[in-house]
Amino acid sequence: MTANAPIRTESLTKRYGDELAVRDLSLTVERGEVFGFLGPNGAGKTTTMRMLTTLTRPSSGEAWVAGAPITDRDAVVDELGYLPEEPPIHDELTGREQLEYVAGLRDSPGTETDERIRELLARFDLADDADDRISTYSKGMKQKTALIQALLHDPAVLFLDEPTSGLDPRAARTVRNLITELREEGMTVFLSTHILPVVEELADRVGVLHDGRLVAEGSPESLTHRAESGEESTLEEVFLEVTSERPGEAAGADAERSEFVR
Ligand SMILES: Nc1ncnc2c1ncn2[C@@H]1O[C@H](COP(=O)(O)OP(=O)(O)OP(=O)(O)O)[C@@H](O)[C@H]1O
Repeated sequence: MTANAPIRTESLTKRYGDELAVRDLSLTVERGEVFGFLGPNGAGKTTTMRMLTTLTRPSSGEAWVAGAPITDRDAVVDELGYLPEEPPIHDELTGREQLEYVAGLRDSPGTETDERIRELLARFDLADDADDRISTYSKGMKQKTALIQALLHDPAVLFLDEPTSGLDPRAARTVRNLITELREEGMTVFLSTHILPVVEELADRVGVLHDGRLVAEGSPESLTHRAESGEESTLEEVFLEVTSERPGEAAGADAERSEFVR
């Protein structure tokens, strides 16, 4: 099961000069899971995503996406969709032109692609706006366009960096619902965000990165339930505790940090 996991890393490490941005990261995400990737600013989340999406080479360690080693860029890129925090979309194009352009980059023009674009535009409720320029789109419409372009080639694994940040509540709800639907269809989703309620709602499992290290991992329930005392804490309390410089300093934190570390 785990050997064929859609995402697997072993001692993945990235060093920038003297700085260790990601240290010895080993984790597995199973098929159909939404994995919530949390961590304070500068923890190493984006660096991890950039390694897994082949945009940055690891300094050491290994990783596989959909069974392919991340050193095999062509194989990995076919299997993944990536929504970065600032998606590359061109304001001067229409939504449809943007999607055709991205499909062309992947060398997949043709009637099948046109049909897929039509299908996704309809599904994301953008069909009526597809021939307007992106410069006229709201932030939510731009984000949906970026999500469609990440899904165009029907990837097995989707990497999302802050997919709801900056969206109004209705647009954020739409994006969250779409993620839920994709998971129900068997998509594996690696979701990095600072918004804890998004993780609470969507994630089957959570990993917390602090200073490049994985300091907690498990289902939201297993992280918030304190086995020793039987008490419940919130994900926010857990987050504050495992990412504090001094264990136990967060409000209400009374458990050892090691309780959360797997
Ligand atoms: N290209 C780079 N060159 C040098 N250092 C970098 C580079 N990219 C990231 N870093 C450093 O690596 C560390 C991790 O950064 P990263 O952007 O991965 O964190 P993050 O968890 O995504 O943060 P945020 O939540 O603020 O986006 C930071 O200390 C950052 O300064």
